[in-house]
Amino acid sequence: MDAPTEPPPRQRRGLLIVLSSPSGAGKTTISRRLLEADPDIAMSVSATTRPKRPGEVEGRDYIFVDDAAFQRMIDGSEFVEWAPVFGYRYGTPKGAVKQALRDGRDILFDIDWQGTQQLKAAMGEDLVSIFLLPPSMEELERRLRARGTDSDSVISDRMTRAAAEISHWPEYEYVLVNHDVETCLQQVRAIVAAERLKKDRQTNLVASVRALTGQ
Ligand SMILES: Nc1nc2c(ncn2[C@@H]2O[C@H](COP(=O)(O)OP(=O)(O)O)[C@@H](O)[C@H]2O)c(=O)[nH]1
Ligand SMILES: Nc1ncnc2c1ncn2[C@@H]1O[C@H](COP(=O)(O)OP(=O)(O)O)[C@@H](O)[C@H]1O
Repeated sequence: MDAPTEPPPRQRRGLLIVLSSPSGAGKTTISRRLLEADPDIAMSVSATTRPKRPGEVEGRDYIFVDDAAFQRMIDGSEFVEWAPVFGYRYGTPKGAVKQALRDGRDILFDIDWQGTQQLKAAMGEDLVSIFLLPPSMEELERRLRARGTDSDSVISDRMTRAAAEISHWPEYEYVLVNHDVETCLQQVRAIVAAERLKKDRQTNLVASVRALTGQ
């Protein structure tokens, strides 16, 4: 049997892929499918003070913490960004982001527009931002109800805030309508593929072209 070969040296810079949308438009669904389809992408797992929903898994969906623990993380400068959303606090821990980029992986963020702005300011060069729209407000409400994780009052709060969330779409580079999961997933994968190929992200390009032309 051949000796195992070393993986080729990393030849591109890692992407920070941000997916935002109003609650219920499909970020979690698209994120999970993208991660299953592409092992080069790691998920940034946020910390939150929001209570766990049925079916959510600690450490996979969120790191669930109380207010005091969240405050300690802020005081310890453990977040790349954090923001209040729907009366709770949500934040992106620094450690996992650094580790994924060190390991040569892209990293996916399911964060809101406030987090996207902060991440852009902190690490903007390799950020790719995608906003998902629902096909209609009626369909958005239908999806929130179909998910079966929130009470009527939580759903009505999320619907009230949806228009404000949607108003941030112009701040994103790509805007997709999530009519159908498969189509939307293919569109997100096409964006990721094209962004990886941008010349500034291919760290070996100058040397390769020199070798090609013998200069
Ligand atoms: N700024 C920021 N927003 C986050 C973070 N994690 C999640 N969010 C956003 O918080 C909002 C509420 O998330 P969640 O309670 O899971 O509800 P969902 O959008 O209905 O799944 C969504 O817009 C998320 O994108 C984070 O670390 N930072
Ligand atoms: N394109 C789609 N068509 C129909 N239902 C969808 C679609 N995308 C997501 N859903 C469903 O809508 C609900 C909300 O999706 P979710 O991914 O939890 O949204 P978000 O993370 O943006 O809050 C879930 O029940 C999910 O299965």
